[in-house]
Amino acid sequence: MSEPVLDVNHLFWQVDGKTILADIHFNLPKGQMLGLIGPNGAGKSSLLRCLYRYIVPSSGNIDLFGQDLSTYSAKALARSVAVVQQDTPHYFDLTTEQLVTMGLTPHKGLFDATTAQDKALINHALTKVGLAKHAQQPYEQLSGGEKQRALIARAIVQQPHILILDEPTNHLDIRYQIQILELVASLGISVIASIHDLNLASAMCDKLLLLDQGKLIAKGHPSEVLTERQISDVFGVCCEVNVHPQHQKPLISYFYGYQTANKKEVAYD
Ligand SMILES: Nc1ncnc2c1ncn2[C@@H]1O[C@H](COP(=O)(O)OP(=O)(O)OP(=O)(O)O)[C@@H](O)[C@H]1O
Repeated sequence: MSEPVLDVNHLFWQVDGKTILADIHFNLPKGQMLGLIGPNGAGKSSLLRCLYRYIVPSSGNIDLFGQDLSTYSAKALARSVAVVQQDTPHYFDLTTEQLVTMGLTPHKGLFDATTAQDKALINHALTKVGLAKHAQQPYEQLSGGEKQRALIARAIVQQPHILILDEPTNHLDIRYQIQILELVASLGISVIASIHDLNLASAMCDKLLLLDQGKLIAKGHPSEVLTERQISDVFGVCCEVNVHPQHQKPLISYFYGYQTANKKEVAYD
C-alpha cells in the first residue's frame, strides 16, 4: 500500500478542562474516501478542525505527506488541503463565479491574472455542481444547498490533494447528496468527510471512523464499523443491518418506537 497522505497519532484536544478528542489515531491512504461518523457532539468537527489547523491539538501528531502539519506555510497548506466547512460563511458582494474563482488563490501571485485555462477550470467546476446557470448570481442569493455546491466547486478549483468536508450533504436534497459525494469520489483525491447519514456513508466511503464522546470507537471498512451492536451502543437506536443489493455494503433499517438501554440519556435544558 502507498504511503498515507495523512497520518494522525495519539491526538488529544482539551479545552476548558474538558477532553474533546482523546487518543485519536488513523491514516488516510491516497485516493481514499474516509467517512467520519458519530452522534452530535462526538468530536467530528473538532477533529476536522485539527486537520485543517483551525485548532491546535493539545498533544499528538498530524503528518501531511510525512511532514508535520504545523510546519506548513499557510499557502503551502492551501495548495494541499481544501476545506468545505459546515456553516456556509457569508460572502457579500461576490457572484457565484467570483466565489468559485477564490479557489485559485493558493496557486496565484498577487498580480497574476485569471487565464483562459483558469476560466475553463472554473466553468467546469460550476457545471459539475450544477451551478453554471447561477454563475453571475450573487452568492448570497443562492439557496443553502446551492451555496454548499458553490463551496464544493471552489474546493475543486483549488485542486487540492486532500479535501476535508464537514457535513457536505446537510443542506442537499437526496439527488445532490448522492451526486456531490459521487463527484467528490470521482476526483481521485483523498477525502475525509463527516457524514450524518449512515447509509450514505456506507455507500460512498472506503473506510469509516466512528467517534463517540471524543473517542475512536471503531475504524475500518463500513461492514466492520456499521454493525447493529455498534450502532445501538453509540447512537442509542435499534436497527437491522443487511447487505445493500447494489454495492454490497451495509444497508441499515431503523426501527421506530424503540430506544436501546445501552445509550446514556442525553439531558436537554
Ligand atoms: N471551542 C470549544 N470550546 C469548548 N467546547 C467545545 C469547543 N468546540 C467544541 N466543543 C465541544 O466539543 C464537543 C464536540 O463538538 P463537535 O462540534 O466537534 O462535535 P460534532 O461531532 O461535530 O457534533 P455535530 O454532529 O453536532 O456537528 C461538543 O461537546 C462541543 O460542545
